Amino acid sequence: MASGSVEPSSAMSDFLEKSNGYAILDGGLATELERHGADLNDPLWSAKCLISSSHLIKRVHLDYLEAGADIIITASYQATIQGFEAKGLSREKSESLLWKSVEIAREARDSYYKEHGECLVNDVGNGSLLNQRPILVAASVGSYGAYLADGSEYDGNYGDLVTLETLKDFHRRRVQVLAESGADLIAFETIPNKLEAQAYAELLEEDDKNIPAWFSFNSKDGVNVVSGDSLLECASIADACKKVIAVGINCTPPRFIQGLILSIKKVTTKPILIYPNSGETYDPERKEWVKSTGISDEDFVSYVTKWREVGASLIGGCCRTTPNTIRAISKALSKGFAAPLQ
Ligand code: MET
Ligand SMILES: [Zn+2]
Repeated sequence: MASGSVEPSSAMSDFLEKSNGYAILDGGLATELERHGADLNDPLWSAKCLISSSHLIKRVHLDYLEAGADIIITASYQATIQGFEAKGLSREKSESLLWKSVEIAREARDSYYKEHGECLVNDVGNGSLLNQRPILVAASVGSYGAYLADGSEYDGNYGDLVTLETLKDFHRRRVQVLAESGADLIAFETIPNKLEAQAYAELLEEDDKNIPAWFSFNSKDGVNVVSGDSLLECASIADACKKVIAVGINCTPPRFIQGLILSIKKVTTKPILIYPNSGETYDPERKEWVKSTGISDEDFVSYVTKWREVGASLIGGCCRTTPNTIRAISKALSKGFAAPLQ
């Protein structure tokens, strides 16, 4: 590696070091937009707001920053060029909406710094994090299953016709655009199977992209990823990819998280991130969250210290968590905790 350049993985370690060894992620974005009245019953889901209500996206990013988030995740989870084109938008317009998702998050960060009188100096890619409260913008990439909006996001079953190349072709341009968008990193979220993790890893290596990324899987049994693929194998793919600076789990019930952290630790020394959902489950047929198993913010937060102790260093929330959840996580972590087990 050329002198002066920084290994992506050490950039995240530097970032964490400057923030007491841990960082707080934001909470659910799409479900929070919905709570503010956005109608996301659409194949584009939260990406619909990029077309019609960017002010609301900025508002929610700001709410998370005010609640204590150090990293905010853009509204590009279900923003795909193919999805926008299916709505009749041009290729150019579709790509500009991807850019816009990052621009909105950066604007929210600027407004936050302005409001709080802090200067904006941070760049995880170059390892120069000089500010006392660095805030990162993570450009979200949801899975192929999220684009299909047919439930395969939560079962990872794409059928035999979908190959590694299909997935790479599907994601390629979108990842290129987001890599050039000014985001600090790419958040590959809710990865449902091994094939898609492999596709992302290979895309990151293509044209030597100058942006780090995290890989976050989802699980519905607390052992494997949702497709049934081995979490250990999935996390090993992330571990082997130089561009990946953190590995973890999102949109998974809180009760499974501790065991999943312990599994991931077996195959990587990279920072572990977790941002569980509220414990409710999404019913793809009814297109709604089923409330019965949900937990309160207090219950969610009662897990946080344990997650930190067993080794998570980036902690936030996913669907149906809110700025209140993030505020409670922030408070719980700032009270101190036992040092992470090695
Ligand atoms: C289905 S998981 C969704 C993750 C995404 N970052 C969101 O909160 O909108
Ligand atoms: Zn989620």
